[in-house]
Amino acid sequence: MASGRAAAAVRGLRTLTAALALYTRAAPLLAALRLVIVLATGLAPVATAWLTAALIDDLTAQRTGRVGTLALLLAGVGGAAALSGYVTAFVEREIGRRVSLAAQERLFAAVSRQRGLARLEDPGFHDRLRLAQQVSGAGPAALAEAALGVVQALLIVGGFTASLLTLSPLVTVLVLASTAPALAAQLTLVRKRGAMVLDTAPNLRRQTFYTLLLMDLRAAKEIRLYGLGGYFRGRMLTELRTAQRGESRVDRATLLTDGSLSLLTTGIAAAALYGVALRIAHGHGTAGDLAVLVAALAGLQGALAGVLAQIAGAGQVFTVFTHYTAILDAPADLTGTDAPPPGLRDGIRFEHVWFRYSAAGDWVLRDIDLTIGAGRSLALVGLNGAGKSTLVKLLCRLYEPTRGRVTWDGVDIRSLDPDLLRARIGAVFQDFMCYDLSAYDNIALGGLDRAAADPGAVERAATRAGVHPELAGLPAGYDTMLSLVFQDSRTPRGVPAAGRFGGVSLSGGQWQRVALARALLRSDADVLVLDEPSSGLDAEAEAEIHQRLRELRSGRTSLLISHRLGTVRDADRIVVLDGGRITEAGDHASLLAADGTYARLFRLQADGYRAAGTPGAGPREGAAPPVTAGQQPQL
Ligand SMILES: Nc1ncnc2c1ncn2[C@@H]1O[C@H](COP(=O)(O)OP(=O)(O)OP(=O)(O)O)[C@@H](O)[C@H]1O
Repeated sequence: MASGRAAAAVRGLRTLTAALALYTRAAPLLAALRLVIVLATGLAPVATAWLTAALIDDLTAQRTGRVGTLALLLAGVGGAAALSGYVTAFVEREIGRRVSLAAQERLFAAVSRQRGLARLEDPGFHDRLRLAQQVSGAGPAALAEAALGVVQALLIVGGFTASLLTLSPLVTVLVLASTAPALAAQLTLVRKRGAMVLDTAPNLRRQTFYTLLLMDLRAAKEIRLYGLGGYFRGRMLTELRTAQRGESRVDRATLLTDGSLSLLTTGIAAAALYGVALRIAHGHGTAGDLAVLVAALAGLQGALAGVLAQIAGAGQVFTVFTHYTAILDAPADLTGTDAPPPGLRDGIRFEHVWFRYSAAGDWVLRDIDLTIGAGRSLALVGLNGAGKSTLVKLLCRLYEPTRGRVTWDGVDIRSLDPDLLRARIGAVFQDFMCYDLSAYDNIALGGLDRAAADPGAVERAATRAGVHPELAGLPAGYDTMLSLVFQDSRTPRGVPAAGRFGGVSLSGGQWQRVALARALLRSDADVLVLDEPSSGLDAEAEAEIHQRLRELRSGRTSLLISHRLGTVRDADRIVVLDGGRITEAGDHASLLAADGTYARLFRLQADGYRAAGTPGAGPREGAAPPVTAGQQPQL
């Protein structure tokens, strides 16, 4: 228990140190200026109280010698305090901007350090990331400001405690003693609020998801067609209401606590005023003493309340900020030496690889033993959910095998740097990205260095993917934004586009070719991975692309996944996956001769074409043109 508290205290101290380090490093000079202002404004109220008392006493005793000086000093302190307010507002905002920049830079550098997918798929990590992202904007500066606020308030407390002690030690003790229960109550509230923030994080994450869905252009078609607007709005509001119920519970507890504490302080102040006023009335003390008492009581209670409010306010930020530091401290999920893998000479091997996405989940790959020889083409086929894409993700080291290993020329890829390994792979994933960027950018993302070094590389990749004519014909050519959300563009090369123009959207097949061009930009990649590279293409385009891919793949190591068996028939080796196991392997002819699953699926597809081609069975008027060899309907 005690060690748990000690560990929490150490964690707390580290969190606070991290926030202060961010604050001071992001703007060292401004932070120093802020500290000077804090010290000055911390001492100003006590100075004002004593100057006022001295002035009142001199005036009531009709001592005129230093009245002018005291009045000027009083005005000077007041003026400096007022000016410091404006300077503080500016300095706080300026530091806030710089700290926010530095904090976000560090947060997303830490996120990029997680180079696999498993951690990103963990909902707990996501909740933590969302909170960290929220707090990284204003959080570190708010924490540092709270710490400075506490310093300032403690200076005021010190000054007024000394002042009050000279007037009434009993009142001083009472006022100070009343802060103990207040502090305990505030700390309890801080803990409650911290727990509430974590409890409601999943609700708020789901609420954000529904909100984004309702605003998403890509989701808009289905939402309208299926009339889902009200349904998602309802779900969004349910999540928000649940989160708000948690907040409201803590707000009620806060009101109760703060209300009771304020009654306590009012009672103490009333008793102190009553006692001292009577004493002065009976000739013990001066009117100046009363002025100091009123200022000291108000100042001390105000400052103590300020300390507590700072603790309460900062407490919530503090709890959330622990998630920020946790993400920054999280070790990288994948390790490996920095030595780049050598160019592939022998091949890639899956050695008795077993894989499941979570310890509680089913096996997705079971005892996969597979070699992709260097310079050879391998095709993976199988029904939906057989594990084909998962195998590709293991090859790219987006996940690690649960058992067994994947080797690159005999070296376990776990010992290689994931980024350097991936740099040797060009891939089109089944769920490729459509970036709301220019056409040029959409392709250049496949190799930013290459695109920058070789101005013609993007267009050549687009030509090889068969999408150059379409992109060149766009309103601003390759500089056209492929987005309906962001409409005007600056070219990726930093040159303003000629005139402003609306963004455009491509067809599904055109997007697929842009994704292919992105992969082909890595023309020197050792391995080309194509997961359903032509599912969205029309028959003519597919034939053309596959002819190009055949040329590209020849002499290159490639892994092709396709449900259209006609497109894989010329692969050097075809592997059939079923339920995560390899059930058949061989070339097209041997698999047909074996008359297993591949032969059955191939015949099923071929029969579909024959049926469409027989008189009476089609083709229908307006149907797709007759397909050429290699064009098959999907499984
Ligand atoms: N990120 C994930 N987390 C948990 N399970 C997953 C994940 N991705 C895939 N799966 C599961 O793994 C199994 C294999 O999926 P995979 O995408 O590898 O199949 P596939 O053969 O590529 O299918 P398809 O032909 O439909 O693309 C499926 O049961 C799927 O539900």
